[in-house]
Amino acid sequence: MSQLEQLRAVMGRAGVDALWISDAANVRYLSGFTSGKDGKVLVTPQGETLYTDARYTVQAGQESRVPTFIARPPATLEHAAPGLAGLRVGFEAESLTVAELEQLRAYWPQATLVGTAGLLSELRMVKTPGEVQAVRDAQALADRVFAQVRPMIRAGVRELDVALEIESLLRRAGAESAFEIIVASGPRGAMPHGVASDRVIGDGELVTVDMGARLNGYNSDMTRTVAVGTPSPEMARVYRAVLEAEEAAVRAVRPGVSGADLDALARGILTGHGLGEAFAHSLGHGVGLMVHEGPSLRGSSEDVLRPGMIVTVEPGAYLPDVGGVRIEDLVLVTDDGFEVLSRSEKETV
Ligand SMILES: CSCC[C@H](N)C(=O)N1CCC[C@H]1C(=O)N[C@@H](C)C(=O)O
Repeated sequence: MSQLEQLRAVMGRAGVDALWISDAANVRYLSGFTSGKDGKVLVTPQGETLYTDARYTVQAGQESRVPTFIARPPATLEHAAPGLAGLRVGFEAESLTVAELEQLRAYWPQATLVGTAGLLSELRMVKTPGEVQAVRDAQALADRVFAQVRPMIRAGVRELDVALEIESLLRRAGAESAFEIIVASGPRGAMPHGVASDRVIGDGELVTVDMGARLNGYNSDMTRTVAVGTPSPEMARVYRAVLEAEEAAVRAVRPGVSGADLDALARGILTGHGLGEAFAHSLGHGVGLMVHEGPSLRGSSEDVLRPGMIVTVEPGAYLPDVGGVRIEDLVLVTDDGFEVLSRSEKETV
């Protein structure tokens, strides 16, 4: 089934006849138009239309898999109105402003507008073979960049310079950073989202580097914690505990296992090492057009893994004023288990 056919089935279950898609990643996913933030897709019983403006006439002509109508709102809404009379029209409640909703109400008075959530996220969780290849390519590039940068992570170097080098190598390769690069050394390692600062890395410290490439619209995500010199016995113990939890959780990835169970597995191991409280976030998340997307590997998640999903497995332990460790792999769920897409070496500490 094509992505649009699957979406129509999902729309049927949600009780909507048409869907106004405003989330940039969803616009791209359905149409192929890479400037999704400047486009909308309308799916009706008659067909699909990409709406974008004249800045993108050529680009949309080259990229879009669905017919395109070039206009700006409200002309776009006027164009759509006759086909929507009497229909239940869904909109993406999480990516429409109140002003935009009021505009839809004003221009589509004969439609019944219905807020929806997660219709496309459900589909996007399972990647097509082309999407798997795109994430694989992004991760392969991130692995190459990490190998190039690894030798510069040493005492006397600023976190910022490590991040800049990663960013520059990614850009030169035609990609960009998937998110603001995290380089957290020494005590800054206690911040799970400790983006690179001007701190100078010291001898005997652990340094957490969390990076991803965005290539052809698809993201990768990987973390390595590296040792500069010899870390303290306490941090070496924390490192080994996180590595044990990470490897066990990766080995447990397979179709049918739930995100909550994987999270519990890793959390249980860290708790056994007295580090349960120090694991301050979820075990992982899906990766694709967005760095954070479904499925969720957290205690409250109801997501169950299926072949074609791509998830991170990233336990961590964070000790305020002392330091932290996170180790993260990017993992593809296969028909009978898993494949680790991130290949960068892990330290033996
Ligand atoms: C801002 S993108 C960060 C990418 C990173 N690999 C990542 O996803 N992290 C870093 C530590 C926690 C984890 C995260 O943000 N997890 C989210 C999904 C959560 O709410 O736990």
